[in-house]
Amino acid sequence: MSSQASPVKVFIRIRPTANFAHELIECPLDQQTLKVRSRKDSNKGKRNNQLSSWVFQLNGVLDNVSQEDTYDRVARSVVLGAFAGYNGTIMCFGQTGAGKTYTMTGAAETYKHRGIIPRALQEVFQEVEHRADHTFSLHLSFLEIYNETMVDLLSSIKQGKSSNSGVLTVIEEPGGGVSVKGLSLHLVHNEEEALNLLFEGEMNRIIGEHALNKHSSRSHCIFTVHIEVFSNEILSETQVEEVRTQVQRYLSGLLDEIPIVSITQIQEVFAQFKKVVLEQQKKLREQLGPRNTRVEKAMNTTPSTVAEGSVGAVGEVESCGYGLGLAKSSQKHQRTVSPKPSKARKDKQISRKEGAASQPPVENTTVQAEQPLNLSESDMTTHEPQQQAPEQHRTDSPPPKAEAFEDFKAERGSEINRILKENKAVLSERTTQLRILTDVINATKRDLDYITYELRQFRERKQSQGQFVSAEGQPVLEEAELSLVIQLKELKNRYRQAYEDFRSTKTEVSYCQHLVNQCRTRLLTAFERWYNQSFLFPDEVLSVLETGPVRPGHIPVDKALTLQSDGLLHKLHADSTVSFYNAYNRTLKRRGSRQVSRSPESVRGSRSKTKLPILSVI
Ligand SMILES: Nc1ncnc2c1ncn2[C@@H]1O[C@H](COP(=O)(O)OP(=O)(O)OP(=O)(O)O)[C@@H](O)[C@H]1O
Repeated sequence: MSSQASPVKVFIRIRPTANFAHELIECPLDQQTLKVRSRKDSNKGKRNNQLSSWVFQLNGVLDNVSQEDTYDRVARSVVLGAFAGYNGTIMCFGQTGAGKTYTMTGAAETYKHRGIIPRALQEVFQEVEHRADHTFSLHLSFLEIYNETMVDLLSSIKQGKSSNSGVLTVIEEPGGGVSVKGLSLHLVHNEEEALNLLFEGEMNRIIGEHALNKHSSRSHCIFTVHIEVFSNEILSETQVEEVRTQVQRYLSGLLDEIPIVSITQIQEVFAQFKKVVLEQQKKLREQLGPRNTRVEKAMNTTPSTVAEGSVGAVGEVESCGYGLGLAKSSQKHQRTVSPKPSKARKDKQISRKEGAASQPPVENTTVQAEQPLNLSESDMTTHEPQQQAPEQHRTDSPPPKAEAFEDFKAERGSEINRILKENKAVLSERTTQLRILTDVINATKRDLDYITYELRQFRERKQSQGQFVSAEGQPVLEEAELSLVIQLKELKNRYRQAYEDFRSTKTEVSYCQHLVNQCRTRLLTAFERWYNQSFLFPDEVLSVLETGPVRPGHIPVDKALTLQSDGLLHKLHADSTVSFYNAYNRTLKRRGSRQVSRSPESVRGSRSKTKLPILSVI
């Protein structure tokens, strides 16, 4: 924000209508002026001095302007200003139906028509990404004010930090400005999390609208992005705590990835991981006691085995700081599976998988990990396909899943299975390539270390004997030394090239692995769906499924909710339907609890008049 710029900018946005009152409202081409005329009151006679036209000078008149341009012209500078240290507010007001929601939030169903807030959130996270030398901490809050009553629209979200339990009070900050004590602040790590909170808050308003007084009006909303920035060196206690929380959420599956913010943050992430591992090891040791020394041994040997294969292997040319390496096949976990196990054994395998989870590679251990009940594609063993489709012999006792899976792969799932096999083949080929490259890199690194050592020895010897200098006084390289220097240079180039290839091949391997996983999931999902439809779902549900994709209304809601509680709904055909019923169920529950918990005074109105999103920097 330049110092000359006015701290307040005013824009008018005109909502497109079929019959625009051109005779009364005029927007000149400069896009900064608005002329408004009113019809003279004919009852006042000929000498009528009534003012009948006004001209307004504004920062912009947004007539027939897209959402994107509106954001660029109105909001972008405010968002970027926040990163330069300026608090900013984008305030929107107008009469009912004027387009406040459309402008601020946008049409939720179309990405193109999203409003200022989602775009601002996107920009905020893009900026955060660009400023890798800083550590950012972003929190969101969403407040609604109705009839002088404040409501925390995000109070339903757990894990928010709030200075007070439920009671909201406006307080004056010591340094100026006001804030709402008790309003929950929610840490967000990425755009998606932030959008979830926005939509959650919006939904909470909408619930109020339907459940409560339809005739009341005038509610105001304040959506705030609190940005904290720390500059490249020592993490504060709060930041360390934040990283710890992130790591825990990541490990428990609540967070998909930990965004990289700075080197210091990465180091702290590793430190936190190490802490978790050490704690787990300690716990395990305590749990296992002396009778499972083999597990302990395995736990202790694994890191050193990795280190053995990696230290002094792939890594930086000059430094000995880090290394990468592929585990030798002999070091990998081996599963012994006979090509065609007996049916009894297969059943046993399945029941073990479904019931008790896989066993660690140690004997007599009592350690059990929690495992999902899904069958894994690799656990399904080969079996002669049956000619008859399983749904044609729907019986009371469904066939073993492993058998049915083989049938499925040979028939209905043959296409996905084929793609899966293809992807696996590519993956295997790339993995081999990666292994070869790793060997090349490791061999080159060994040569590099050797030549570096030789050169150092040579120079030390030369140092002790005295330096040869040219007539100009420059140090002179001997032939043997020159040869070593050239070799070193070539090896470094070879190493760099191989390392580049290694990195790109590694990316390809990850990508292929992703494809394989995706195909495997698709195959298993399709199989589960088919198996459930063929053998498990009640006829009542099947008759609905036969009419095509399930849509809301096909199955009575209460029936669907019963199915869901039985765990069957997840097996239904259409994912969208599951989402619908889940959302419906959640909304019902939340509405029910709201009706119980909220007093009539806290009832909010149906139509909002003013929305006040704020971007503020602390
Ligand atoms: N610039 C625009 N372009 C296209 N459609 C618009 C525009 N502005 C508003 N609308 C449409 O007009 C209707 C009313 O807009 P909106 O709900 O945003 O009004 P509002 O000011 O938030 O109303 P209220 O105060 O009653 O909540 C919506 O259907 C919206 O999609």
